[in-house]
Amino acid sequence: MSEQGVRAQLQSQRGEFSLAVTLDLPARGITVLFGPSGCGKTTLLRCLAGLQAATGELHVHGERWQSSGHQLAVHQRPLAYVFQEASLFPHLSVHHNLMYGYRRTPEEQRRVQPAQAIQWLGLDHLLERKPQQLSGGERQRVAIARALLTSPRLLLMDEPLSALDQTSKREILPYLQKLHDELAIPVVYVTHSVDEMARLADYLVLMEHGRVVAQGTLTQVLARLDLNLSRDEDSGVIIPAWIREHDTRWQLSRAEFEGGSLWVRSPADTPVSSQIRLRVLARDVSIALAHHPDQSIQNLLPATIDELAGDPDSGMTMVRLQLAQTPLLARLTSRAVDRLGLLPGQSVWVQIKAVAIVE
Ligand SMILES: Nc1ncnc2c1ncn2[C@@H]1O[C@H](COP(=O)(O)OP(=O)(O)OP(=O)(O)O)[C@@H](O)[C@H]1O
Repeated sequence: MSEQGVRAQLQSQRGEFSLAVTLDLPARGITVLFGPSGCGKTTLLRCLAGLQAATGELHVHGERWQSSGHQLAVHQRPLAYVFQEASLFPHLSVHHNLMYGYRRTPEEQRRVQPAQAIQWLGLDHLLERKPQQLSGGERQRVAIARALLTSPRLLLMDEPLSALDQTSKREILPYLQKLHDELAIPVVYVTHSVDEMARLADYLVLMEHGRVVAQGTLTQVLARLDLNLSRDEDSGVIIPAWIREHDTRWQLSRAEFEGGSLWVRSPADTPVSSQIRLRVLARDVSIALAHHPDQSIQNLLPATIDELAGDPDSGMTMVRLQLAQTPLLARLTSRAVDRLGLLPGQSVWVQIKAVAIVE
C-alpha cells in the first residue's frame, strides 16, 4: 500500500467499548467502512478526526498527525467531516455557505476552487437559494461541496445518504461516483448499504466488535471465503470493466474485464470505453466441466478453481474461481460439488446466468 495514504494504528475506549485497529488505506479513492451496528465505525472516524481520544499512531499523506507524545488537535487536522444531516448556515445562500470554508482556508493551501466544486456537485442553478429552499439531497450536495472547499487532505463521511429518501439517494450517488476521478485525497465513507458499498468503494474495511477483520480492494475482500460476507444470500463479486461494443440488434453490450468479456443488457447512454462496475451474484454462477455452447446462457468463460468452502448446515458450498486476475464466486449445492469432483487448481467452465451493471 502507498506510503502516502492513511496509516493508522489506534486504540480507544468509549465506556465498555474498545477499539483497536490497524489501517493502511490508499492515498486516493473511497474506502468504505462496513460492519454491523455498534462495531465502531463512527468511533474510528472520530479518532481519525481527533474528536475522540485515542492512543497510537496516525499518518496521512506521510504527515504525522499522531504518535506517542505528539497529537494534532482537531482544528489542526486538515480534514473535512460530512455527517448524516447537512448542517448548513440557514441564513446564508448556497453560494455564501460554500465560500465560508473556502475563505477561511489560507490561500496557499487552497487546492479546490469554487467553480470546480460547484461543477462536481451540480450546484450552478442553486447558488442563490437558502438551505430551506433545497431538497435533502441538494442540501447534502452543498455540504459535500462546502467540505471540499476547505481543501482537506482527508475526507470523512459518516452515512451521508442515510437520512435521504430513495429518490434523493439515487440522485446524489452519481455525483459521489464522479468524485472518484476528481479527488486526489483519501475518502473514508461509513455506510450500512451494500448498494452504496458496491457503487462507491474502491477499498473496503470490514469491522466487527471494534476490530478490523479484513481490508483490501473491494474485489479482493468480497471474494474472500473466510468472511461472513460470503455466507450472505446476496454474496457475490464486483468486477471493474469497460464497455467495448454495443450490439444494438439485441440490446446487448460487451463489457471487458481483466480476464475476459461478459455480455450485459445495454446500459442507457454509456458510450464505448466507459468504465463500469459489474455485479455477479454467487447464486447466478454455475460450473461445468466442459464447454457447452448449446444452451441459453450467453456468458460462458474458462476459469480455474481457487478455493472451496462447504457449509454442512446449509448443504451449500461456496467456490472461488479465478478468471485470469479476476475472482468470481459460485454458490453450488455440496452434492453438485461432490458429483463433479471439484478441486482447487481444476480448470472448468463457468456459466453466468445474470450480470448486473451497478448503477
Ligand atoms: N458516548 C458513548 N459512551 C459510551 N459508549 C458509547 C458512546 N457512543 C457509542 N458508544 C458505544 O461504542 C460502540 C461503537 O459505537 P459506534 O457509534 O462507533 O458504532 P457504529 O459501528 O458506528 O454503529 P452504527 O452503525 O449503529 O452507527 C457501541 O457499542 C456504542 O454503544
